[in-house]
Amino acid sequence: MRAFEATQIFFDEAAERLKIDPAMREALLMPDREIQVQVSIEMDDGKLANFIGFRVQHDNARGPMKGGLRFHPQVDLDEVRALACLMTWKTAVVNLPYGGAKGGIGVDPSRLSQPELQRLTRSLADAIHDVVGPDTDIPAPDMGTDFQIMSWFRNQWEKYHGFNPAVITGKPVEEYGARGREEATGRGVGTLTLKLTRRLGLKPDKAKTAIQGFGNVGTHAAKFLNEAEFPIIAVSDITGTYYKSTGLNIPEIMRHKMKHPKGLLEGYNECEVLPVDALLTLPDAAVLIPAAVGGIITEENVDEIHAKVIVEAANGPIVPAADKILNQREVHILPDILANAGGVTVSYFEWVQNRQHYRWSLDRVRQELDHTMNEAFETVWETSNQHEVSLRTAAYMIGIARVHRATELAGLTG
Ligand SMILES: NC(=O)C1=CN([C@@H]2O[C@H](COP(=O)(O)OP(=O)(O)OC[C@H]3O[C@@H](n4cnc5c(N)ncnc54)[C@H](OP(=O)(O)O)[C@@H]3O)[C@@H](O)[C@H]2O)C=CC1
Ligand SMILES: O=C(O)CCC(=O)C(=O)O
Repeated sequence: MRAFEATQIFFDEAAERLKIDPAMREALLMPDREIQVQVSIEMDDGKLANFIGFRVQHDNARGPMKGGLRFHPQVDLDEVRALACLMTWKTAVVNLPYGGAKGGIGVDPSRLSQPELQRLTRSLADAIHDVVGPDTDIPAPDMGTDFQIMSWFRNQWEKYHGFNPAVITGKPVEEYGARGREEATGRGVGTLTLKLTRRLGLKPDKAKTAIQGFGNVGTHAAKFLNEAEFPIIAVSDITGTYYKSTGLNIPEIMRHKMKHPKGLLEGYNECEVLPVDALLTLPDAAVLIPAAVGGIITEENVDEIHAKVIVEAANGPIVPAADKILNQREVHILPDILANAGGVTVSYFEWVQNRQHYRWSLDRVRQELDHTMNEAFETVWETSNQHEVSLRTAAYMIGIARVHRATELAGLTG
């Protein structure tokens, strides 16, 4: 199943409960604008390389559109469309004054040198600079992109439009970035994992946890949960699953990753090394945190998943058919549009600071992030109980209802 179709299934279930009529549903679901661009660069060896870039602007009823840029080989229009749509409900669930967008390039960034990556980013900015801006559509980091890429993008955009750091978030802290943006998604995931497990009566020291993906989100979630005394029994990246039934030494494994020339877990041998996909089906993991790509829990592997709690740090990790089975088995799933909203929340704080030419302390960022995440969690939890629906359907209902209301207030009724 394609990614957008999966998103649509989750959308339909909530829209049905909200009794939104078919024409309005279509208006809410259909992206406002989809842009596909050619991104060609000269490689270090002098050869020409061609890539395809995308920006999908899904909805702006609640404010400027917001969403990351992904550099990954699987990026295509369907995936970006699905991710843009998720951003619309996500910004609404945490009540930010934004709509949703997403962009990316179908490329494996690990195969490019830094100068090639810089040329690629600047070329993307050349191609889409006129459709993004601080009041229209504000990009940010996602898989395969980081603060350096945000900095190149901003610099290139400003060549056309002049100084305005609020055009992009996730920038380096010393160049108008927000303190705490880098850790924000993982911190939000950690905060809500702690909250949900407590609510379910699962003590941290009994909540053996497995985290798939050890990039920005996975590492910060691991750090937070390790400090909260969760035994992190497994982490993974594309080189394998690193497993220890009594709990990994997270600070040590993070030092290993920092020292590895490509930032990988490869070569860490203070634990068992299993195949990449083994992480998902570990019999002793009570909590599973997918923090890598989408569509990894499917009808094929769902029966082998033993976790009682799944926290979707990644966007779209569970396909609808598997979601249904997990719900029937009463597995508690904290959905992506709530679980990983910490990143876009601190992106909002960055944008606010840029516009006010003012800097917040890390303590203030953390405090306001924790407050936003806790408040959104409580609203979703209450809606889930009130309507006797899953946390995912509850989160979609809240997000869709808010966007629907803004659409109606703007004059589009139905
Ligand atoms: N960055 C952010 O602020 C936000 C990110 N997200 C979502 O979180 C997820 C991760 O993003 P982020 O941490 O930024 O991305 P990164 O690029 O920083 O890290 C991705 C990690 O996933 C690993 N990985 C990729 N494929 C697999 C696989 N099949 N099995 C195991 N590991 C794999 C990568 O391994 P390797 O390094 O070996 O390639 C890497 O460790 C994405 O779904 C993203 O959309 C959501 C909200 C905000
Ligand atoms: O920080 C942002 O603006 C967006 C992050 C993002 O792409 C996401 O939440 O999936």
